[in-house]
Amino acid sequence: MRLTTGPTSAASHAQAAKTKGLRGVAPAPRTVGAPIFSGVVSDSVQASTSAQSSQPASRASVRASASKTAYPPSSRVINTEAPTDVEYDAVIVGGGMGGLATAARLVAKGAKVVVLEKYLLPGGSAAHFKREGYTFDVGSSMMFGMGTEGTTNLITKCLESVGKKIETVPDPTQVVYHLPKSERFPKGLEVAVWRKYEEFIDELAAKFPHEREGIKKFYDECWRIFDSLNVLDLKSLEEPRYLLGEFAKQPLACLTLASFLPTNTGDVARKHIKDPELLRFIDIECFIWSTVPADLTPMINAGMVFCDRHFGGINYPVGGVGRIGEELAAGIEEYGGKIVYKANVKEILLSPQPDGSQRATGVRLADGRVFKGKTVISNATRWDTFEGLIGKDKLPESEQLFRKRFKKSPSFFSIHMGVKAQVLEGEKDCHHIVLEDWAKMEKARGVLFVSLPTVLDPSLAPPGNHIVHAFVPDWIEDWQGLSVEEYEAKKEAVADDICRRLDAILPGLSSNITFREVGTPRTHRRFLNREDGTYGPIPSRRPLGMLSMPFNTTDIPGLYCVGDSAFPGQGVNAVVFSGFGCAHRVLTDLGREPAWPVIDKAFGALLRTVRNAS
Ligand SMILES: NC(=O)c1ccc[n+]([C@@H]2O[C@H](COP(=O)([O-])OP(=O)(O)OC[C@H]3O[C@@H](n4cnc5c(N)ncnc54)[C@H](O)[C@@H]3O)[C@@H](O)[C@H]2O)c1
Ligand SMILES: CC(C)=CCC/C(C)=C/C=C/C(C)=C/C=C/C(C)=C/C=C/C=C(C)/C=C/C=C(C)/C=C/C=C(\C)CCC=C(C)C
Repeated sequence: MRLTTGPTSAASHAQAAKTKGLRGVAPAPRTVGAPIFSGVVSDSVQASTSAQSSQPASRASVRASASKTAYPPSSRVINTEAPTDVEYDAVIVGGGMGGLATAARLVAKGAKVVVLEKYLLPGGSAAHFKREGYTFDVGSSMMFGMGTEGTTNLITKCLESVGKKIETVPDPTQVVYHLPKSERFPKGLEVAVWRKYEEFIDELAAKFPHEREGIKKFYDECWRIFDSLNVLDLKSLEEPRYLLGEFAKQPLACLTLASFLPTNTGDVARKHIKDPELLRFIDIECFIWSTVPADLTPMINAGMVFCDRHFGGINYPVGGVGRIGEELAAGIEEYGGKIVYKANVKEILLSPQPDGSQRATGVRLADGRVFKGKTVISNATRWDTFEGLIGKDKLPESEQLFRKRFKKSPSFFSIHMGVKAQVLEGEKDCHHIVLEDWAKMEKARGVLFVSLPTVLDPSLAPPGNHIVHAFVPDWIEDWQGLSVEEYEAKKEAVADDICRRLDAILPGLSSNITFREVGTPRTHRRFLNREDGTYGPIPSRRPLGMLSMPFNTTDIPGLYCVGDSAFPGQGVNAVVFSGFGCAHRVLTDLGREPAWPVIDKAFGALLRTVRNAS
């Protein structure tokens, strides 16, 4: 095993690949260790807050022992209190990366903020949890936005705004694809996305030499977007004074971005690329982060993802992905913000205004406490915010439109595993994608995602062991209506099947597992409080690029949304961007940032009209 310190050469990778590659399926795996419910916090907390328990009572003792080793470490102070007799500038529902980014930007400008998090620790789906000496990332370990240059390194910038910095390890590749066999690729198509752009283009063009020109042209268009984004001071696109300021400073960049706003990636790809197998490759390049193919993926997001991986690179935070949320939370508190854990928000409170409208003025927790705020910001999904915290009967028109245009993305079935070190011997790449049949790309459990964070940070596993985190998109419907026994048996069967698939790229994995914990879409729903365990909205029809995606303001005055159900969508760097935008818009509305009120109002109305019509 190699400790990665920088990009490797294509030659050295090719050598390593010879020892890996797609191979025959190994014998059925042996499950070692009791597979327990995948959660990140002691069940005593969740039990009181979730009505939809999916756990068998017989596992209680196993869970109880697991929760002893779970976060937080004993030294960490967990706040469960904050004053309720004051009016905050912002009450934030949820301390995922979207909520924390908003809070960090707000407290940095002196705003009085309280973050109410249902859980025991910050970070939401980008948190981590501890079991038997392992530190597991809840979600994927692939971090964009942690570079040091430009303006799109939003995680770095967010940490800086509250005086924090995190050490990272550079990933030599973004991902290695292990794709289906075909006439042209009888052993399967294997492509590594190298940190160095030219190495990636050379590798892909070597597989599709007749499309070298088209490949370059397609990815060059992505760079046009990225280079435009990477010179802007990224803030709220709902604030005209800022927008015009950026336009005056960077007219070409703004016009380039404006021209791509209504564009989808599939259209641009087909302009330059004709080979159907290569177009399928572009589809999976999109699918692995947008959970939809290129035709449904906004081109601006593709520009961000396909270039930041080479510009800032993929960088792993030392100590695990959860360190980002922990550092942000510490910084927010150092800047005077309050974070309250075990705070389950049950209702967003609306108060009638003289003009007859209803304004969001605070929230009520499950334990009855009320927090009042000049603004309320929800980091819960749009479905949980409006149907869950406000009420189905009060759904504003724009939200009804949103529900027609977007549907819930799939959740995930995930296995967090400890394995003997020999399984990953010689492995250098943290992220792999396995797909055996193109027809299954969008199907439940079709694409297999694999993260191996200990190849970058061995301290996450006990000596002599590695972490393998494998996950597949999955829908909650398939996990409902089962008895406890059926649910447990199905979890085991699906996990065994995934381990068999993993044996193809990590020979011997199934027989060298030292720890295994399985989570289903029900687990994601329960522990992350996300309806159906969804990871945000996906278009239900071909979208007009990003034009119909809602920003941070809502039709309810005083209420804002942040996170993956706001522009620009899923991904940690994406939700951090939505936090930057949200904080800027809220500060403007609170009179803490300069504004042009009349133009502001007119621009807001114009944006609504464009969004509703697009
Ligand atoms: N490697 C990666 O790229 C990676 C890894 C992890 C997560 N992600 C991304 O992160 C995105 C999600 O981030 P996010 O910030 O939008 O959401 P999130 O789900 O991560 O965080 C939301 C937080 O709000 C809390 N919450 C929800 N309802 C609540 C309530 N009623 N009361 C109190 N707290 C409540 C939840 O407990 C959670 O901590 C996903 O789209 C995913 O793509 C990406
Ligand atoms: C004024 C005028 C004229 C005009 C105006 C125009 C303009 C200025 C515009 C602008 C725009 C903008 C700014 C935009 C922005 C955007 C952004 C920032 C975006 C971002 C994005 C990001 C993203 C999407 C990301 C994502 C990511 C993700 C999701 C990831 C994921 C991952 C995973 C899942 C992993 C995988 C794994 C394995 C492989 C294992």
